[in-house]
Amino acid sequence: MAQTAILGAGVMGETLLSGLLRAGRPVADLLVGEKRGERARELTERYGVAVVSNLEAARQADTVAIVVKPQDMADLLAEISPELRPGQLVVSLAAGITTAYIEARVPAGVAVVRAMPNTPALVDEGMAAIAPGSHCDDVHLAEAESLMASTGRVLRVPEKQMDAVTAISGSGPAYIFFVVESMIEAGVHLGLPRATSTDLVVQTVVGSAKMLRETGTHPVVLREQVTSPGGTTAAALRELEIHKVRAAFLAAMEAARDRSQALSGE
Ligand SMILES: NC(=O)C1=CN([C@@H]2O[C@H](COP(=O)(O)OP(=O)(O)OC[C@H]3O[C@@H](n4cnc5c(N)ncnc54)[C@H](O)[C@@H]3O)[C@@H](O)[C@H]2O)C=CC1
Ligand SMILES: O=C(O)[C@@H]1CCC=N1
Repeated sequence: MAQTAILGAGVMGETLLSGLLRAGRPVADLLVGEKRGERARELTERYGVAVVSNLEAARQADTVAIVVKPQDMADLLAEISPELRPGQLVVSLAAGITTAYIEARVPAGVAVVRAMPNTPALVDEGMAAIAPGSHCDDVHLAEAESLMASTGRVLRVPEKQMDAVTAISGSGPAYIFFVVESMIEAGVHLGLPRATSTDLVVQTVVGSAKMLRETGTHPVVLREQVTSPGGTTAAALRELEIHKVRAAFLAAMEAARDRSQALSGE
């Protein structure tokens, strides 16, 4: 099978690496480029993967997945560009970095795909979106799709939607964990032992997510089923409305979208 290089093996790079291995990619078909020596050794010990220089990885691989922070993207592209060649595929998982930004920094004819995964990919429940750049054919897009599909679902979207995707599903797990953390803390305030509160909240979130996916019922309907007239849920939801939680979610996701848009310009 074709070689795939992962450049930048932090949280998301390791998530992609481990997902590809779980999905059955032979470790011999994978290469990692990672700046921090200690981290590189850790990955070789954990997965038996070869860690090589970025240049060597770019030279050997047919597909190069770039998983460094957006702020490190320009330096990395400048480093590997001499080894990139037309027909090769670069998949960027970096927030905010446009395909045009990458295409301007690599040789003409290199295919570029912008991808936005999320961390539930670690448990094969990821949600990723991909968007093609201007020299990307169907074969390249299918390869990027198969890369991301190793850890969950993948949607193809137009690139103009990618900043919104980043705000919703890319950052999304953090919002859910924030809600979970807040509910656990509330349980403790109500007198529950922390372990009991954690069990109650985690299973409630898992069960609610499963209902959403398996019934396909609109969340408003599911919420109404929980909300008895004059009952406990109505009392709680009224407080959430008074505290403008819905408006806060909208403002939060607009801020994430705006931050994503700004990253290509930095
Ligand atoms: N963490 C998340 O939930 C998500 C992250 N992303 C994107 O993934 C990218 C990486 O994010 P994280 O993994 O969270 O960051 P991280 O900081 O955990 O990992 C980045 C890794 O890149 C390495 N690195 C930096 N410059 C390098 C270079 N020139 N050559 C080789 N390695 C280099 C760093 O040593 C580090 O291990 C970012 O662009 C982020 O926007 C996308 C979706 C979700
Ligand atoms: O916070 C970030 O910038 C990255 C992108 C999406 C999730 N984490």
